[in-house]
Amino acid sequence: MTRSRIKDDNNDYVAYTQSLLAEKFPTKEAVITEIMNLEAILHLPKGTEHFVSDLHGEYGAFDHILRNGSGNVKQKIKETFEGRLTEKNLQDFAILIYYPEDKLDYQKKQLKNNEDLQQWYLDTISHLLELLQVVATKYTRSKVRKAMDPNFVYITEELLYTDPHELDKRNYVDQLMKNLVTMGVTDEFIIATCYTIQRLVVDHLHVIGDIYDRGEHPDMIMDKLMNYHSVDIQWGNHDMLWIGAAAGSQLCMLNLLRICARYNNLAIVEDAYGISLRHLSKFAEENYTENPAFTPKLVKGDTYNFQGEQLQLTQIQQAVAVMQFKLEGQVIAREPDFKMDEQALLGKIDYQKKSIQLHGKVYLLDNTCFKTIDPQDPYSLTIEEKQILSGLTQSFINSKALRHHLDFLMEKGSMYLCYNGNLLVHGCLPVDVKGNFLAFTYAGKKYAGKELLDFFENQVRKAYTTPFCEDEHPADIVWYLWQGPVSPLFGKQEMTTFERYFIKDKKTHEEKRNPYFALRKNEAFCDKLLEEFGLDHNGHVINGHTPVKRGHDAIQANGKMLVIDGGYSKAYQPTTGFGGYTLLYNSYGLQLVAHHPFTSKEDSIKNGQDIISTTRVVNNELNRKLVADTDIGKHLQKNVVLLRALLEKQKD
Ligand SMILES: O=P(O)(O)OC[C@H]1O[C@](O)(COP(=O)(O)O)[C@@H](O)[C@@H]1O
Ligand SMILES: [Mn+2]
Repeated sequence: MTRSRIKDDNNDYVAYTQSLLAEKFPTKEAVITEIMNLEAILHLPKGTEHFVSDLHGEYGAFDHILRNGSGNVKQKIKETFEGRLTEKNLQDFAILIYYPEDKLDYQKKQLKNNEDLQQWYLDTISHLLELLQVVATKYTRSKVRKAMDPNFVYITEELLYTDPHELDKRNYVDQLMKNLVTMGVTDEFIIATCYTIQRLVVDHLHVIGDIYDRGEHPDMIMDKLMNYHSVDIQWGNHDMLWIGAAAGSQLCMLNLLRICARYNNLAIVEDAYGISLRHLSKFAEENYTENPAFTPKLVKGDTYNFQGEQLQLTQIQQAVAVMQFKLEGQVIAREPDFKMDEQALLGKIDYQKKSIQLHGKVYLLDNTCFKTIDPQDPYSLTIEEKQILSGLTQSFINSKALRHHLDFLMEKGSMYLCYNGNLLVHGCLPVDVKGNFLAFTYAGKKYAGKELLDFFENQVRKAYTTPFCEDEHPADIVWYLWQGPVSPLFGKQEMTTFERYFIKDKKTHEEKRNPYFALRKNEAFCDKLLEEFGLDHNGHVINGHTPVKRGHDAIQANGKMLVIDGGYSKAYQPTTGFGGYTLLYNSYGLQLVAHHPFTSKEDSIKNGQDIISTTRVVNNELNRKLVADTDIGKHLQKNVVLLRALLEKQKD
């Protein structure tokens, strides 16, 4: 585009926006009011951003962290009441704000004496109002109002903005409080106020990928996100499996089914998304048997629902894995641009000797289950496998409940996001050992760096909107994002699923990481990443994806790189040794929060247990950041300029 064209477009945009504004604010007074309103907002402190990642279906832990704002609610309580309330009362008050309904029930059972209970109500309401006042100071009245339960807006505002210390007003406030009690809505009021506080403590949530797989309830996480006031999502490699399955990729679907069987989570497919696995289960039962390599991974405290479930899951996992390896061969053959020939493995097997040749070396295969494989044509599916797959594919494409969740994942999600100067990506930017962006060539065109991510994003959107057609396979690329060597979401050379099932030698299980993960410790490399996305060197790169072990630093490259795999995945906690990291970015700067593993909601309420978290400051802003310093603030500033111009016009 030429310079003058850009200028013309820009002028058109200005004229267009100005005409919209003129319609919205038709009088001089209306324009002046709006300018004053915007100028005031620009001077408020920046809202708090909350970053979480790798939720992996762990609804309980995620829900808890949302409710406590990664420790931010407790922090506000401490700042407001320390010295006035005992440690136990501070903690009890915090639990009330996280789980108001349950805590109220518990409290009522505890305080049998009516007078004690009445006193508790009065104290609690006055503490809640005090805290609400503190957390509301960052926002305009109109934003605070939007955060309130519509049923209690009037009374909350009266209580919030009236000073009870003014003698004339005390009677009025007392009367309002009494009314709450006499009308029998104290509980509702307390509950509503607790949720308003939760909501105001975090202004915006970023989910840096991998909502799905391994844990029990990604569906409930999706519901929760869909009801959250402000959120964006960066897609993770596991999320791609579900998007791919809904877009008709059988390979994505097989991978997710295999993972569900492996982690004893098939209920999510059947119960939450209404997809019947009866045919698959029957086929697996008829063709596969006990096999130690396919024993499901149970997390601590998890049990089987019925006798024989373990065997059933083992059989399903094998049936699905074999179909997966067959289809990998087919997709790799029809997509030469993927350059993954080395990873079509069934053709490299000597079926008589039960061995495979990998990278020039022969390995014996253990625990094989190749009954349905034709050695002459190893990638072909049997008739029954084909039938099962086509039935399942249709079910995944047509599941309304799944679409409902994935539509949201598409709408709020993207491959990466630049937000308030930071770059958010689940995995990495694939590079060579020198840090040069690796190119992926597709249909004769090369893509690298930011362009690569943009390319993949377009392809994912295309595949999602055109599910499954006979000859074209737009969703193949979605599968590539799961395990392709130049996938920014995977970030490894190859996935060794087959090797981990069938080969003893652990060396073959290694998945070599892209050089990005070593280079990201280096500040200059991070600056290069930020530049690639048009961001300045004050920004940070924020990744998820790689579980950070206890003792390994989540803050790298002199604070420029932050790796916050939430470590929610219970299955991975024995490896990481703790409950993972989240991140907060408020007007004072960035803080990394380390969490202990979450036990349960019941434990929190009964024993006052919180997820103990420790906060580490990543950086402290020299000057407190204001809305004016944020992306939204910049947008508002542009509007102020346009409104001022409009005002000039109106004066003429
Ligand atoms: O531990 P599991 O469930 O067998 O999964 C291992 C696989 O998961 C992956 O780590 C991908 O999942 P993550 O994105 O959670 O890391 C693969 O690289 C690996 O092959
Ligand atoms: Mn991941």
